[in-house]
Amino acid sequence: MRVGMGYDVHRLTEDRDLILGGVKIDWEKGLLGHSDADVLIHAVMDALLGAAALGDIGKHFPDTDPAYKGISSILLLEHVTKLLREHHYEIGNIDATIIAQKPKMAPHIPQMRANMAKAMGINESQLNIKATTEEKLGFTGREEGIASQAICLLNERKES
Ligand SMILES: Nc1ccn([C@@H]2O[C@H](COP(=O)(O)O)[C@@H](O)[C@H]2O)c(=O)n1
Ligand SMILES: C[C@@]1(CO)OP(=O)(O)OP(=O)(O)OC[C@H]1O
Repeated sequence: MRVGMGYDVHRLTEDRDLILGGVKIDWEKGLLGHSDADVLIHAVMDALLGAAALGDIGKHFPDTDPAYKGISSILLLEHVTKLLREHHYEIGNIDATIIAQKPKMAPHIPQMRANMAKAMGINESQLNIKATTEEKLGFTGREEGIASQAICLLNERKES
């Protein structure tokens, strides 16, 4: 069994869509990034890559590569899942937290979970997503950005 953790932050800005867990959330601001800036999926990918000792998302998907400009992070998550399979790992479980003052994430979490579980080829029971505010403190509290944290367990697949 191997454990991994991930953390990511993206800045909130006008004229961008807010996409989290592959869900486009109707909101006045969105997250800035080279990709679609899906900070939840980025934290989960970093946890998975970390558990497998395969580096991080910046190593696999450099933000200097035009191939990743505007890309859906769901596609990047599918790629990370393929990498894990190639290295004989399977996902045990993932627990992730979105840290955002606004908007309310709870209504969107079932769809995020469905999208991400599908991309990773796992059961939804293996993926928990939750949200918290930081009580109006710090950069998330001032609505300047959204952060995410994730932790995961990987199992080494036994060859038959
Ligand atoms: N952006 C958010 C933040 C929180 N929630 C939900 O509200 C609960 C209470 O949040 P506190 O930060 O006051 O502890 C939290 O447990 C989440 O269920 C949310 O949906 N979206
Ligand atoms: C996801 C990538 C893809 O180029 O771009 P960004 O959306 O800027 O996200 P970041 O969390 O800064 O990680 C870097 C890149 O891997």
